[in-house]
Amino acid sequence: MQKASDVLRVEGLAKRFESGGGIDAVSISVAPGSITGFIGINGAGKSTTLRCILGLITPDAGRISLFGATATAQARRRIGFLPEERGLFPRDRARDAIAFHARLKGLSQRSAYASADCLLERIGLGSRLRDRIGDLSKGNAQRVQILCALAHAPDLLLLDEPFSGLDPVAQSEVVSLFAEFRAGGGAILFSTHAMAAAQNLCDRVVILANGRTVFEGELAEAAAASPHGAVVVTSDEAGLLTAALAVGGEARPMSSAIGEATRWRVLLPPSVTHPVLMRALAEHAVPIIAFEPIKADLESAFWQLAAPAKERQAA
Ligand SMILES: Nc1ncnc2c1ncn2[C@@H]1O[C@H](COP(=O)(O)OP(=O)(O)OP(=O)(O)O)[C@@H](O)[C@H]1O
Repeated sequence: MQKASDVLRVEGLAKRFESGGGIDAVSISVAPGSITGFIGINGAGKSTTLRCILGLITPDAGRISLFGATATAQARRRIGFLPEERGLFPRDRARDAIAFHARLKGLSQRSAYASADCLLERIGLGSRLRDRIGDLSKGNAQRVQILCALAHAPDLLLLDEPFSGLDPVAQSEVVSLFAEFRAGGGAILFSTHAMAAAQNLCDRVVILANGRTVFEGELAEAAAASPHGAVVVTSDEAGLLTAALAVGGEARPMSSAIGEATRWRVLLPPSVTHPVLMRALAEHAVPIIAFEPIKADLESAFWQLAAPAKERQAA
């Protein structure tokens, strides 16, 4: 639900490229002191949306409000942005790169360096602040890039895939950094394919499919959209379809075949339990490589809300 106090509000955003790709109807609202996950398969339109919000691309239609008013260049200075294409110069030193980004957003040289040093210390890179970006590991370079977005103490962070390239330790450090930013009243909108990170971090999620918002709401509401059923891996397509139908269910492929086998989502009526499905599979002599009940979490909800197009491709 959109509120007058939202730091970001996007309504009916559309942009079509000559290539035919683009977005058609994106809506997002981000409240102060909240973290929103922006989720969609490759090509769904996440980066295009973020670029429109930042004013890097002019949309064909739609409204973008920042901090309660139509987005202006002035308001966009209050945003910290992590682009999908990481763009730091390998020869730059970590603290210089961060301070440079802070200077671009109007901080004095002294404040910019103070901010850079404090952030590097905070993320455990205090001893590496004079290292060149090219001498850092990929994960540390990525952390420095995230700090560039944070350096001018923005009110809103827009992050395109902040977890890509980070190992689990670095991911967890970045998660705490974001949680700290939120606790200080900052708001974050981040795109990701990392469902577990989104599940741990988000207050709200926006799910995008084929350039359209198909779900926007609290994380718990999204999880409640998870269907009842099981993920089954088998090589016997005909047997699986027959067994699913026999118990009143419906089977959809989740991927193309892995060797001989395919991963299926079997959706069941609420009254049909998992053992009933297992029995039906056994009665039809379906070889089962894996059987896992569908969990009520973000990933299951994502498959339910955003994947029909993908499933059709796989079918
Ligand atoms: N500059 C551009 N010129 C032409 N087509 C573009 C351009 N930018 C994006 N597209 C197309 O628009 C669609 C949405 O792309 P976008 O990069 O926004 O998706 P995404 O959700 O960020 O994907 P990913 O998760 O792979 O980063 C795609 O079909 C893409 O090919």
